[in-house]
Amino acid sequence: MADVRLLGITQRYGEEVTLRLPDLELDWGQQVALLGPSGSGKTTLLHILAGLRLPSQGEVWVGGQDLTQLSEAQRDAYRRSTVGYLFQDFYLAEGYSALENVLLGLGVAGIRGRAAQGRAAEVLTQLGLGQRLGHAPRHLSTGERQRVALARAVAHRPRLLLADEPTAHLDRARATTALDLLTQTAASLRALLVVATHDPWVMARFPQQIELSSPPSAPVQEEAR
Ligand SMILES: Nc1ncnc2c1ncn2[C@@H]1O[C@H](COP(=O)(O)OP(=O)(O)OP(=O)(O)O)[C@@H](O)[C@H]1O
Repeated sequence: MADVRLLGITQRYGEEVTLRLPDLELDWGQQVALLGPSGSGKTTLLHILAGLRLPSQGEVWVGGQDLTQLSEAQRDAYRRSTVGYLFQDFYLAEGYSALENVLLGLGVAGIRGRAAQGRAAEVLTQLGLGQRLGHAPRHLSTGERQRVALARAVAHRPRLLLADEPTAHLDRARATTALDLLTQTAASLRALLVVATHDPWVMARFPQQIELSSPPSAPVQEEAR
């Protein structure tokens, strides 16, 4: 049986939006692009896989447990131990250095003290930021900030690595580097990597793709008289 399965998922947002997501079967170690136009539900699907959101209906099986049947505390524990999430806007803590940002992430996963210090410095160094450990995010380039966010997402060695539009803020050269880092890091962790994108160029780099259909049409606005 597949390591990760989505079955019969729908997500309602208020009265207006009902998303029906395709059934999926994925395994640890797979790398897939998640495609679809704006509003088709890519971020929603990533949030459901991450345990950040419960679907309105359906089952979300990850490694033998159905996330929809877990308590909130159990889902928190799942997220901390199993999930690495690379947000589109990075969400780095501004008052903290690159190293401290990664330490904060490790702390959430329950890894603290000397072990955490060593792990954080090691991952940042592997990602080419060995000379930037003490820098605050505002003193880093966009590509460097993204690498700090990636280090924070992977330092606790998650099995499930989710990235939302990871190249949105980068030019082609930096986007190439970012995707290389993401895919190599996922491979070294034997993690399932799911990358949401609407960029055909990113999509073309992944042999496996999941395509979401167009979003429900927007309600027709009545013309003002
Ligand atoms: N918190 C929310 N409240 C109401 N509607 C929401 C909410 N989050 C998402 N939606 C709606 O659900 C649909 C899917 O949104 P989602 O962000 O998952 O799509 P997406 O494919 O990631 O879009 P994009 O490529 O623009 O980021 C959209 O119609 C969106 O407006």
